[in-house]
Amino acid sequence: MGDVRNVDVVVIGLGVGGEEAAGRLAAAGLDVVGVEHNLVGGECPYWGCIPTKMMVRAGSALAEARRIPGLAGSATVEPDWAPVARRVRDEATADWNDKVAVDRLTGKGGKFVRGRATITGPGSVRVGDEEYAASRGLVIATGTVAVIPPIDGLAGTPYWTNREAVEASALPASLIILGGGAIGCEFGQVFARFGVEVTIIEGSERILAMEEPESSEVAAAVIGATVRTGVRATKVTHDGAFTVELSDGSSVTGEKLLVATGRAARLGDLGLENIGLDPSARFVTTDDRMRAGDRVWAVGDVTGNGNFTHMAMYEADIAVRDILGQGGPGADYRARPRVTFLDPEIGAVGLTAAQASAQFEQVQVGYVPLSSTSRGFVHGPGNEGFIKVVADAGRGVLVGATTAGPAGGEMIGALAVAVHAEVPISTLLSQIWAYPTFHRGIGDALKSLA
Ligand SMILES: Cc1cc2nc3c(=O)[nH]c(=O)nc-3n(C[C@H](O)[C@H](O)[C@H](O)COP(=O)(O)OP(=O)(O)OC[C@H]3O[C@@H](n4cnc5c(N)ncnc54)[C@H](O)[C@@H]3O)c2cc1C
Ligand SMILES: NC(=O)c1ccc[n+]([C@@H]2O[C@H](COP(=O)([O-])OP(=O)(O)OC[C@H]3O[C@@H](n4cnc5c(N)ncnc54)[C@H](O)[C@@H]3O)[C@@H](O)[C@H]2O)c1
Repeated sequence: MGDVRNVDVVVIGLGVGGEEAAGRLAAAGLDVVGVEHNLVGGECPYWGCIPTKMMVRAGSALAEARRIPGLAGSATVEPDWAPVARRVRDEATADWNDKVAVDRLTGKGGKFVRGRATITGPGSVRVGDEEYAASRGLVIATGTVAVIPPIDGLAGTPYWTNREAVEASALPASLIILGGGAIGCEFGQVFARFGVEVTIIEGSERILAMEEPESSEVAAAVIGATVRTGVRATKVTHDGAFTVELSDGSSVTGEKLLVATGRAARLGDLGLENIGLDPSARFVTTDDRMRAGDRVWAVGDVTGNGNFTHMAMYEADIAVRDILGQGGPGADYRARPRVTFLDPEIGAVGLTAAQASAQFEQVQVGYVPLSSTSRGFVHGPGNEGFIKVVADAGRGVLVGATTAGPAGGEMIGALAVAVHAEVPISTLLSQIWAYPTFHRGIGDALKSLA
């Protein structure tokens, strides 16, 4: 065992949240050690947001080209995965190399240690033979890993998670996807657009089950895959191809199998018990300053407040301000935005209508199909989508909204402001919305609140 190194802060896990926290604290002059056992940057740049959105961009380009007949002439579309795989490897991930990110941290004055960190006591962290004592405290930012359900036969087969799907240099002829959440839907649409025969198996009654029912309907209509809902996988066999037996007695075969059944924080081997936290908990619970205990902060996916890069950045900012004693607003999750990057994109913020009804006495809903708006009509092919707004009528403010459409992820911005700032609906109704934009449909949806 080496000497104990005294530092100000140890950040455990340098994904989006940890890298942001470590970099900011180091730039502020603190003696910071950041520990990462895999790649600095975490899931988002190497196996998550960035490479998958490059894939989505490619799939959307194919889909738009296929809309040319009837709109603008003719087009021959021949999908080829090679340029997508090349962009993912060379542009998104630098061949899964984190040198740039490591340099970014050390350039701010942070120290970087590659290895798996274990908490050994208050302020104490061990990485291999090294021991660190952090006087200001610890930031836990260890993220999540893919959940692999205990389905008979699944373990030991060469199934994919998002990591293998992102790293694929060639596509299979057919793909079974277990799970119809954001990961299953986004990969499903992209691969289908490149000619893969995709089957999505979703245990609940609808895909994108956490979103509005209308979002699930739009997703199912545009994904281009066979979508099986309300069925569970009971057995998996692999003999070159995969066969998945389902709870209704049927089965599906496919060349590859992608498991996309959610994410879980891996807390068991972190040493949480040594600082009085529960290692068997699903997440690390925090207060509105991201404090998980005395001189312990937690940020990002590990807190369970939403598995999104923008949430990890948001929480890292709050923890950094608290550690530096800078004050400022605490965590407020009312206006949490999210975008499922299908074509059309499905943007959402705050509560669904069902969630709002469970919280407020008087809920009103406004809805407009995008195809009935001027811009939706003009757009023609590819105009699937809708705008839905959810109001707490008692206070006269919006508490949630969904914007599905060609620019759904951008449209939600306006409604995120409304939910975040609790802009009175009367004020929103008097707003001028440019014609003929997609977002003008927000005005129509507001007028239909009832
Ligand atoms: C396929 C996919 C697509 C996604 N698309 C989007 C999107 O479009 N938009 C969006 O907002 N979000 C998206 N996400 C979610 C986003 O990637 C995560 O919310 C984000 O990465 C969370 O950041 P984090 O820092 O909390 O955790 P992570 O990025 O998971 O980083 C945690 C890091 O901690 C390290 N670590 C864990 N334990 C230890 C230890 N004991 N010692 C040292 N290091 C450790 C891990 O190696 C990891 O690098 C997507 C996720 C996936 C899987
Ligand atoms: N665009 C984005 O921002 C984006 C994209 C991808 C992922 N993410 C984040 O990553 C997280 C993980 O995504 P995900 O899609 O894996 O998780 P998820 O929890 O959103 O969806 C998993 C789905 O799998 C289903 N399921 C679970 N076990 C099953 C089984 N045995 N058989 C069939 N279905 C089963 C669940 O009912 C659920 O619908 C999400 O919470 C999301 O926040 C975000």
